[in-house]
Amino acid sequence: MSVTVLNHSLIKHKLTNIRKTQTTTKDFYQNVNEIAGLMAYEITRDFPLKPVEIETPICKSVQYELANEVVIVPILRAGLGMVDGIRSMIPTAKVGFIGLYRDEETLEPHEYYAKFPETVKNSIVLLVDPMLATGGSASSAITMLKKRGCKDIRYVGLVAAPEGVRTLQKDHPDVPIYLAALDEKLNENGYIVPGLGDCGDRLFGTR
Ligand SMILES: O=P(O)(O)OC[C@H]1O[C@H](OP(=O)(O)OP(=O)(O)O)[C@H](O)[C@@H]1O
Ligand SMILES: O=c1cc[nH]c(=O)[nH]1
Ligand SMILES: [Mg+2]
Repeated sequence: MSVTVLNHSLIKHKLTNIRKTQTTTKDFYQNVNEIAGLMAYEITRDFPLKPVEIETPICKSVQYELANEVVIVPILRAGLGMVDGIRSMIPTAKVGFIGLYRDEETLEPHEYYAKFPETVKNSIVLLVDPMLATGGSASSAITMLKKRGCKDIRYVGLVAAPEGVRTLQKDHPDVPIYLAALDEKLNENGYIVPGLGDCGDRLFGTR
């Protein structure tokens, strides 16, 4: 399935802000949300619409609204940093949660939480996590969503390594991938290079 790196000057500018080591927790969180909002605007461009009959102050008229419910599913913790920005664009979206952490030694993902709106399986699911490194977390999260019957899943991330993109494409070829940037590689500790460091820690001021 497709990999789309969104080519937008504001996204690039804000991404540079969050890559800088000296960016504060407050500015980091704000920029992540702003990038997520801009990405949502671009990604939803072709979402299906359905005709609805409405009444303007002047006359009856057939107009259009989103045909599908949207459910945003952040992978905890770092995915939480993208939720408000996307909700500012799609305020009717519901929100589910997947808790995963990556073992620092093995880099294997471990599941610790899952909670979804009942409508998730018939919705367009935006799975959000700023970092796609080995791809293990995103791949597990997609498997969890598919087990619950989700059929239309789209992955939205800020920074990816080529290794993570390859893993997702191999494990879930039906899931389109949207990114703000595709970086060079992973380092020996499984961090994206040049990347932005540990996104969860930088968003929430831990460590
Ligand atoms: O592609 P992968 O190799 O699986 O790595 C990416 C994952 O690592 C980070 O989460 P982390 O495990 O640090 O959890 P946190 O968000 O709670 O800090 C990140 O937010 C992704 O979920
Ligand atoms: O570079 C990386 C890789 C995984 N998780 C992060 O937060 N950053
Ligand atoms: Mg982390």
